[in-house]
Amino acid sequence: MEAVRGISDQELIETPDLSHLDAADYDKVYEPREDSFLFLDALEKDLNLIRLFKPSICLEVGSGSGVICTALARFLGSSSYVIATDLNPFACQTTHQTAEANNSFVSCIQMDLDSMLRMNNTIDLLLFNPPYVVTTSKELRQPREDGSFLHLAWAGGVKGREVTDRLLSHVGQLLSHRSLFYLVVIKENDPEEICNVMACQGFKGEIIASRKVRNELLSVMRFKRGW
Ligand SMILES: C[S@@+](CC[C@H](N)C(=O)[O-])C[C@H]1O[C@@H](n2cnc3c(N)ncnc32)[C@H](O)[C@@H]1O
Repeated sequence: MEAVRGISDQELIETPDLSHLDAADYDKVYEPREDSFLFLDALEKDLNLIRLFKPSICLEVGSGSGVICTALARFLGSSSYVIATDLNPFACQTTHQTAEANNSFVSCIQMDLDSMLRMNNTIDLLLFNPPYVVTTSKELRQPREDGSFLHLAWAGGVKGREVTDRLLSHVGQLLSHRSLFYLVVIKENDPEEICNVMACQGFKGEIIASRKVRNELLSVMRFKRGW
């Protein structure tokens, strides 16, 4: 798994051990792939910033296998509380297993985005690798006959932005006055427009990592407020 991550000579964020998961788990939960690894690489570039910032409460929305929030929880140790959410109940279970298998603690709760959290202006660091693929709105909302939640991992609706936009609409209320927010996007999501939406809530955004994967230009955006 390390082999697909970028090579860096600076401080590393360790890819969590996922050997407790097998193919049957990945029939139910998003298997980490290029977007997840680009996300880890982007966080790795920012480790010094994150270390100096010392976030008290971190939230990952859509944690899937738990690979990202576990890496963060391991890096931050017990000085930070890491919460995660996912709409997919198997993802919540898997996130707990991944954290435990890596001697870390993440509290993962099943919900839509952050809808059950009442944490106004308390999240210091937010992470989201959303379902960003352009699909019809119908495809996004249609429940699968087999009860699978997997399509929720990638189907993003119009512009691939329907799920992301619902979070962006109130992210300014969720995040602390001094905060960081990392978001995975593709070109079709219109990163420039996202920057403008975020600017209205006082965030300065920029792309901190990009990679072309097959036909997709994947990027990680970082937003800062109060710096
Ligand atoms: C692209 S996957 C990313 C998984 C993991 N964070 C990673 O990087 O490997 C998106 C995740 O978001 C979850 N998700 C989709 N829509 C959601 C929603 N409305 N609320 C919470 N989680 C959602 C999916 O179930 C999936 O686990």
